[in-house]
Amino acid sequence: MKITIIGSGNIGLSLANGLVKSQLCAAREITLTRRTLAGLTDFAKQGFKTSDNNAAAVKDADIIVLAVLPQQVNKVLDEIRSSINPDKQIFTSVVSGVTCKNIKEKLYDNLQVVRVMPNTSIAIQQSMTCFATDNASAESLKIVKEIFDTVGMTIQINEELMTSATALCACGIAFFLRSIRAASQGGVEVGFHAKDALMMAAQTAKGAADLLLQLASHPEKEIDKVTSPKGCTIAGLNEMEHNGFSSAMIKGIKTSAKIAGELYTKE
Ligand SMILES: NC(=O)C1=CN([C@@H]2O[C@H](COP(=O)(O)OP(=O)(O)OC[C@H]3O[C@@H](n4cnc5c(N)ncnc54)[C@H](OP(=O)(O)O)[C@@H]3O)[C@@H](O)[C@H]2O)C=CC1
Ligand SMILES: O=C(O)[C@@H]1CCC=N1
Repeated sequence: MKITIIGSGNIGLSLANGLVKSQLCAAREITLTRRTLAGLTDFAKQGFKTSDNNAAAVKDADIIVLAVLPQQVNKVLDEIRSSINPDKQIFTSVVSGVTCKNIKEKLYDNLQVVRVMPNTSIAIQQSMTCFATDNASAESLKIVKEIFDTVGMTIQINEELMTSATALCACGIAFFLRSIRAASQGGVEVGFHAKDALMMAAQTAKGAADLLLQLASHPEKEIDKVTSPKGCTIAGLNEMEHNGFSSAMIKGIKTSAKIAGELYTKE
């Protein structure tokens, strides 16, 4: 299977790394494009094909992954249109705010388009990846799901929820990282060196996430087990809530979802 990633920046390269680590593809089967080829030198050394010619790079691909910024999409789609084979290729896009319809309007009506929303932990095969389509066949969806299953968990959703998925899962990586950093800063205040505090906070966060995923449990059920009556956990937790902890996360996710829907303009 030949995959071409158009726009090999943060998410495009995370995906490329994840696919090779998962052994789904060899590096030589993945073509990476960007305008500044010098930025791909390390990847070329690892065996990836690299190119600054999008039109040539999509020609032989079975699967195309569009991973440029929303404001760069129109120019790229104009560039590749004549090299796309709508009968043979599957076109996926990780671009926030760009619908399957937007892409088909610029390329071909009958092109199978799948919108995919991974996050940067795709590089270590831990992504939460949401995908949606309005025209891809069950067979094509199966292929796309298989690709992204190798680099984390996947869920198919309705396309109208894609911007919400962007906020919760793709932006979400940053939200949880900031929470871990905040916890580690608290850890330093109560006596640990920064490096130790960060490792301790990260492993604690991982344990909390795994309690939910592995036990299919609910956060409040697990919180009830930690909060001893009159204890220190409930005291700290309530102090955080008085300062707007849950409210801040909810408001941030709502803001990100709104902005995600406004990132692309057709013209
Ligand atoms: N970062 C993330 O966590 C996630 C991002 N996304 C989406 O992925 C997309 C990319 O985001 P991100 O990786 O953060 O952004 P980056 O800016 O890191 O990556 C975009 C890449 O596109 C390249 N590029 C720009 N124009 C062209 C062009 N004409 N031809 C080929 N390559 C081009 C840029 O390189 P150069 O300038 O050298 O051409 C750059 O490397 C966005 O649409 C975003 O919404 C989705 C999920 C998660
Ligand atoms: O910040 C952004 O716009 C992109 C989309 C989701 C994650 N990063």
